[in-house]
Amino acid sequence: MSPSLETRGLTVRFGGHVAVDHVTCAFRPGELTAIVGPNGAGKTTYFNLISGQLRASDGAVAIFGRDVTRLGAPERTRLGLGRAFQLTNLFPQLAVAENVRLAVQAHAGVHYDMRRPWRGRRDLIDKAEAVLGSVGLGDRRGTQAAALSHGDQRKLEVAMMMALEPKIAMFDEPTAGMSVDEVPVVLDLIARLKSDPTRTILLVEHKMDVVRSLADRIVVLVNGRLAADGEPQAVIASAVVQEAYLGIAPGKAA
Ligand SMILES: Nc1ncnc2c1ncn2[C@@H]1O[C@H](COP(=O)(O)OP(=O)(O)OP(=O)(O)O)[C@@H](O)[C@H]1O
Repeated sequence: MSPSLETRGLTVRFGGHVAVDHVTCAFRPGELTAIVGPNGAGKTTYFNLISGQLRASDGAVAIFGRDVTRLGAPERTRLGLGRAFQLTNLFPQLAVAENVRLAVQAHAGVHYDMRRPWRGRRDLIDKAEAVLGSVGLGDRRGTQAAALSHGDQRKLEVAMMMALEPKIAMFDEPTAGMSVDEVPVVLDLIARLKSDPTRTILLVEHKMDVVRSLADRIVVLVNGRLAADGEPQAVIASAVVQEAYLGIAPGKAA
């Protein structure tokens, strides 16, 4: 199957520091790839280069075969790329239901129209309700997003991502800061997104148990370079991962 997303020689320099160093990698539909590596390895920067938050110093990014290296983040979103940011996707002053509704509207391409109110779009209301229910936030629909717990905000963020139905979904540490009992809900949602064989998922994750439970493939970045790439068991057992995690997250890689 041809790749949905590709980076070729992707590089970014901050002054003299090469944060992402000639990373060539292809991602395919139906595949969930976990991107792991020690702190400062360049994982988030690699995500920023893919989503268009950051411009590459060198190399290229392609989405469904189209070179998007010079396109901004909104254009990449229109081509099917979706990224769950750490909380920055939310409209904090709006209620939970309003946040989901905006995402559903955005996906449907419906703009606010006085003559055709939201109440008239049963299909969109149903979709927003279904998304809210699936993340377990149905009873918080009237709550301002800013007033939600951290865990519920992350769930709302995933709900909005689901409403946008991206063909390529990117998650940067989706369970960061969550309590132990909140983690399974988000993992279940990602697993559900993954059940669509046309979807490509990229996940930056430190927790090896999360990686193990979700990933079809692991890519390891060390010092901005691609250090390993392959099937989870083999990569986790490899010297590069053992070395990269040794002393940084003892026990997590075991
Ligand atoms: N805008 C920037 N300007 C200068 N240096 C930056 C910038 N963004 C990232 N860096 C540097 O690039 C390197 C990679 O950072 P990055 O956040 O991508 O690592 P990471 O693998 O995501 O780390 P972590 O696991 O801690 O989140 C770091 O040395 C970081 O300090």
